[in-house]
Amino acid sequence: MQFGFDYLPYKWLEEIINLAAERIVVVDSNGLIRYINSGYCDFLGIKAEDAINQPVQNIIENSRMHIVAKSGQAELSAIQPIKGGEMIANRYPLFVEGELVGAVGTVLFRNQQEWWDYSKKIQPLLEELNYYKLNYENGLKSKYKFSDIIGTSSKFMLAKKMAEKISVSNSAVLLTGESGTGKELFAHAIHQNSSREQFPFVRINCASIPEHLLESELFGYDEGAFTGAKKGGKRGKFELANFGTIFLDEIGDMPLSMQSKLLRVLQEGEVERVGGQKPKTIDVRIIAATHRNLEKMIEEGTFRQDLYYRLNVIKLEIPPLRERKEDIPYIATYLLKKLEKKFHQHGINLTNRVISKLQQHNWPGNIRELENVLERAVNVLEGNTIDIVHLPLYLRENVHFLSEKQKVYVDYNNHSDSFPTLKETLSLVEKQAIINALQLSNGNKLEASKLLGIGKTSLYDKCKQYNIK
Ligand SMILES: Nc1ncnc2c1ncn2[C@@H]1O[C@H](COP(=O)(O)OP(=O)(O)OP(=O)(O)O)[C@@H](O)[C@H]1O
Repeated sequence: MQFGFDYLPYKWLEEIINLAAERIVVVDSNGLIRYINSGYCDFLGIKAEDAINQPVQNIIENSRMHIVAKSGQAELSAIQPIKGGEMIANRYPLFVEGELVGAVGTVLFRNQQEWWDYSKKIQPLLEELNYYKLNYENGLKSKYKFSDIIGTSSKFMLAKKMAEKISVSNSAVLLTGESGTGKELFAHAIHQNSSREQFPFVRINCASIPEHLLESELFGYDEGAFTGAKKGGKRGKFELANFGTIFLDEIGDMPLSMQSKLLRVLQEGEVERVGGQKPKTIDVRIIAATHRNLEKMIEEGTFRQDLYYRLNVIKLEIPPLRERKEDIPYIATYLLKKLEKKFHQHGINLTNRVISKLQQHNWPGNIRELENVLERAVNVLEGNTIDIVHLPLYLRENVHFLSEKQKVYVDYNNHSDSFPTLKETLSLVEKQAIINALQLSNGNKLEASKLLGIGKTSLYDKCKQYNIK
């Protein structure tokens, strides 16, 4: 004896389905739509007759109904982007008398208003989640290629060519060079150009992590390893970098106790989590970098010689900027392009005077310092051309009043009646010199007084005397 639907008129049935599931679609085992209710059609802006017998993926964005109709695996509370928003979809395989005949899908929300209400609440959370996901994924990817490393001077090309050549090998690399020379950039590019590129690039700054956290950061820990240890434990950077590359930045700052532990990992190719029982085999390429003189540190007993040998299989020395001044115009142009993007500007250029000024400086902070100098200039710039006046004081200080803006002119036209006296001429020169100095220091009176070689109070008095605001 049959129960249930036999006693229901067909029209009722349809209404019950509409009430039970505001949007419903049924596909057969080939993924062809066999039924779609009016709520779903309204939402999609289509007519049922245009959807029937069509492959579901052609009618509904990001549908997976055809997959469920084949796999027999339900997908519940799945997020499905439709019409620019995220919907919640339930997809059930449809078994009739034990045979998989298709799938039934429902999508949450009865009407546009309900959807908007939900969307307002959930959308920012989803965006936040995507943001963190992206950041996390990007954090494990190399960000620079060799083409992002600018410079054609012979010394630099030697280092760059060598780096490209050795990127395909698996040997450890030690990058040395002053701070800001681009060691990190090289590490990224080496990984990016290697067969490990598809696997993570994990950077760790050995100087910035407190000594007591370094071990668990590098090797991870097991659940219950110490009070406050996360449930389920935590993977260390070495585990994260498996099959990829680990970049140990500022290796010269690694404490001696950690150096021994690191050496063991490099020798044995295994890591053991803090509080862990079993070591885990890992396959990681090591790139280390430092601005310190490791040989000297070995002599002083602050860096382990055996670790040095392990890390120093291939040594790459990145020359400081002062030894490749011919690269400065190209690097500056490249950095300005990056700054243009950041500041939503375009067409920023440098005068020849600025370029030669930049080439006179000895750049103790290397390219990082050059980046800062240019960013400051872009900040104070009016118009598109960076001139001496836009450079920081320490770069301008030895300027010998060469630029047009800095020259002192005396306008005799204002004295057409009579030739000015020497006193009057000197006053005009003094006034003009003060105006120039103030322009040069962007109105900073202390800087201007230093430029003029007079005291700040004296400058204030003279500004008052000449009515300079
Ligand atoms: N050849 C280059 N071309 C373009 N940009 C560069 C170049 N070298 C360095 N930079 C830029 O200069 C900045 C400093 O570079 P990076 O961080 O790689 O230096 P570093 O040698 O690792 O410094 P530190 O020793 O202080 O960690 C970065 O913003 C980088 O993008």
